[in-house]
Amino acid sequence: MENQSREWTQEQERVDYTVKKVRSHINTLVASAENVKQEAEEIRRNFWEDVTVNFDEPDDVIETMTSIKQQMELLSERERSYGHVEENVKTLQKLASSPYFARVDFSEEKEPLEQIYIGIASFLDEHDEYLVYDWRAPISSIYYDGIPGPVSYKTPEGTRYGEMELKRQFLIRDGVIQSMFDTGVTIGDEMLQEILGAKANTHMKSIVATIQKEQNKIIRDIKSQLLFVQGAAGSGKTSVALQRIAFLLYHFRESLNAEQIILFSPNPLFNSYISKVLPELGENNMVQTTFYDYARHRIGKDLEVESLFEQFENRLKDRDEPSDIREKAINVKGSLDFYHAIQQYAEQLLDNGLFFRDIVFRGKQLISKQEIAELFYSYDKSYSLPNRFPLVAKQLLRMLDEKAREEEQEEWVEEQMELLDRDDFLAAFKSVKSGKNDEVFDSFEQEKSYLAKEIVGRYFRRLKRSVKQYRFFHRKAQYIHFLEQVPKLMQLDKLGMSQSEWDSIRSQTMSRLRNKQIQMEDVVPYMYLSDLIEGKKSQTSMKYVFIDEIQDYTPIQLAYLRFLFPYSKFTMLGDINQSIHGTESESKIQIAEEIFQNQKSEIVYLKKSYRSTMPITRFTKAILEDGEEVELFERDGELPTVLITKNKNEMLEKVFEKAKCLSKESNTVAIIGKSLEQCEEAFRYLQMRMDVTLLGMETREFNEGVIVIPSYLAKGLEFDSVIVLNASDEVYRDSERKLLYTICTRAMHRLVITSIGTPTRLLNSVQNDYYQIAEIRGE
Ligand SMILES: Nc1ncnc2c1ncn2[C@@H]1O[C@H](COP(=O)(O)OP(=O)(O)OP(=O)(O)O)[C@@H](O)[C@H]1O
Repeated sequence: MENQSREWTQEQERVDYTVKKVRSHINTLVASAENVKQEAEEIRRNFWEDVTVNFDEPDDVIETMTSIKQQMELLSERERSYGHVEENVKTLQKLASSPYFARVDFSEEKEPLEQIYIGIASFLDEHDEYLVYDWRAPISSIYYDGIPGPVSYKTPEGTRYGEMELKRQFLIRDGVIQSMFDTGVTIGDEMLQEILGAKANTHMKSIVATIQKEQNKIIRDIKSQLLFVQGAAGSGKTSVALQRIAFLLYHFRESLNAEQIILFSPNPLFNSYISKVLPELGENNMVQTTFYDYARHRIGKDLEVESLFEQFENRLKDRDEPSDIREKAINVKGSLDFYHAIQQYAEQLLDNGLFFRDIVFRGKQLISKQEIAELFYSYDKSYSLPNRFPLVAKQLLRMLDEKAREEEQEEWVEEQMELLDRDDFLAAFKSVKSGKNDEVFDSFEQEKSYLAKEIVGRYFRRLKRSVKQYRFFHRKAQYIHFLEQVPKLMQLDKLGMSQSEWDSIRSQTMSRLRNKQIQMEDVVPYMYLSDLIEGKKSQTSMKYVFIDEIQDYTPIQLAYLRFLFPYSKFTMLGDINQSIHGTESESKIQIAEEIFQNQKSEIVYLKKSYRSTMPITRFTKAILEDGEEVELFERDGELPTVLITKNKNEMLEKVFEKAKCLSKESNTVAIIGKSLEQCEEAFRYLQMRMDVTLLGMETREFNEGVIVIPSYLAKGLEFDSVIVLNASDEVYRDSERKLLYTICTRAMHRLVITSIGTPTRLLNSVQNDYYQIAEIRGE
C-alpha cells in the first residue's frame, strides 16, 4: 500500500516536472511567436515602402514585380511560421494538461532500462532527452502490442528486440494523476472500462490511450494496397480509421499531407461527428466527402441525383415500382458484371455509335450531329475516344468562329444593337479610334461591325463554353442506348433477371432521365460510361483512400472508386451485418479482392464490440442470425427494455416519458425511427412537450439532448440512450434484421424498444432473459 502510494507520488513528481518543462517551452514559443507576429505586421505596414515601384520601362516593370514577389514571400513565410508555432502551442497546451497516458520500462539487449512515457505528441527537454514519446513513434508500439516480457518493435532500420518490464497506464487531468494502473495482457480493462463508461459526446473522441492490439495492427499497416476491415458494430472501425490517418501523417510526415488523404463517409452528419479527432491529435483533417456529394458534383446541374437515403425511403414507400423489381435493378446495376458490360460497350464505340447533339443557336442548326459524328470518326482508330474529344472540340470552336462571322450580318444583331448601353458604344468608339487607320471616313461602319462582333461574341461565349465541356456529346442518349444493349453484353438471368423485367427497368430509367432525374443505382454506370468515352480527370494526388461503411457500397461503386484513384492505397471498413438494404448478395471482401487482384491486400477482423454495455451487446448479437462472431466487452448495465403499447398515442406518450427520464442520466438520447416519416410523426408529438430536435438529410451537426433521427442517418453514430420507435412486427420484417441490429447497436448505456402490438419477429431469436418486457394496457 505504502509502496503504491510512494510510486504514485514519484509519478506525480515526474508529471509535475514534465508539465513545468512543457509550460516553460510554451512561454518561449509564445514569446518567439510574438516576435514573428510583430515582424509580419511590420512587413505588412511597410510593404510598399520596401518595394521599388517603377512601371516606366519593361525592365522596370519586371524589377517591380520581382520586388513585390519577394516581399510577399517574406510575409507569407513569416505568417506560415507564426501559424506553425500556434499549432505547436496548441499541442503543447494539451500536453501540459495531460502529458502522457502510458509508461513502459524497456531494455534492449545489454542496454540499461529505459522508461518510455507515451503521449499524444513527442516532447524533448533542452538536452534532447525524450520526456514524452509520440504514440506513433516506433517504440510506442510495444505498449499496444506487447505484454511484460520479451518484446520487439519495427523501426525503419529493422526490428529491435528487448524486454519490457513494466506497462503502466495513467489518466491525467490538469496535470494531476487521476488514476494509474499496471497492466498485463490487454491494455488496461480498468482504464477501458472507465473510458467506455463515460457519457457520450456529440463528437467522436480519439482512442490513443487504449488502442487494442488488433486495432493497432490496422493503424500501423504501411504495406497493404488494400486493407479491408470487417468489424462488428462498435468494434472501433471508424476510430481505427482516424487513428490510422494520424499515424500515416506522422510516419510519412516528410512526404504526406492531409490533403492527400480522402475519407468517404456515409453522410454530412457523420462528417461533422468525426471532425474533431484529428485536430485533437494535433493533425489537420483529411479531405472528407460522401459518395453522394461526389456524384452530385460530377453530374452537375443536368440531372437531379437521388441519394442513398432517398433510395432507401423510396423503397420503403414502394412509391414508384414494385420494390422487388427495384431490388433486382439495384443488384444488376450495382454488379461487377454490369461494370464489365460498360467497358465492353465503350470498346465497341471506336468505329461508330457515339451519340451527338446538334449545335443550335437561336433555333437554327449551326453544326449538325451528323457533321460532328463525321468529324469524330474521321480520326484513326488508334486514337482513343477520350483523345479525340479535345481535337473535335478544337475543330468545332474553329467552325463556330466562322459561324459567328456569318451571324454578325443577321438582322437580330442590328436589333440588339439598339438595346446596348452607353458604355458599349463608348468602348466601340474607343476601339475604332485606337485602330491603326485613324483617318478612315467609314468609322461608323467600323463601330457597327465592332458592336456586331461584340454582340455575337457574347451570345457565342456560352455556346463555346459548352463545346469546351463536350456538351455536343449526348451522354443521356448514350446511356439509354447502352441500357438497350445490356442483354447482349451480360447474362441477366445469372443475376435473376428476365428480359421483360429488364425492359421495364430500362423504360423507367429512360423516363426518369428525360425528367432530368437519376437514381442512385444509375449514378456510377452513368459516370463510368462517360468517363470511358470522354476521359476522366485523374486523381493522382490522393495517396490514401478510406471508405467507411463499405457494406453500403455496391460492387460497381468499389470498382469505380478504384478506377478514380488508381494509384492510391485503400482502407475499407465495414460490417456486413449493418448493410442498409439487408441484401448482401456478394461478399464485399471477395469483390474488393477481385478489384485489387495481384496487389497486396490484408483482411482484418475486429470482433470485440466496445461501444455498448454487455447486456446490450448480448441482446443485439442475438438479433443477428450468425451473431456468434461478435465478442462482448464486459461492462455492466441494465437489461434492454421492450415496451409494448396498444396504439400509436400510447407509444408516443411512453416514448416521451422514457426520453424525459433517460435525459436526466444521459448527454444524448436518440429516438430512432425506421423512416423519416415515422420520425416526423414522433417529432410533432414530442415537440409540444419537450425540447427535442429532428435530424434530417441536410443536418450537419447535432447537439446534446433529445433527438429524433431516421435509421440511416444514425449509422456510425452513438448515443448514451436509444429509444427505438415502433419496432412492431408490421414495421420490421424478416429482411430488416440488419437494420434493426444497426439501430440497436447505437446505444452505449441504455436501450428501449417500443412497439405497437406484437414486437417484431426478429426478436424471437433473442433469449427471454436478455431483456425485460414492459406491457402497457391501454384502452
Ligand atoms: N481501443 C479503444 N479504446 C477506447 N474506446 C474504444 C476503443 N475502440 C473503440 N472504442 C469506442 O467504441 C465506440 C465505437 O467505436 P467506433 O464508432 O469507432 O466503432 P465502429 O466499428 O465504427 O462502429 P459501427 O460500425 O457500429 O458504427 C466508440 O465510442 C469508441 O470510442
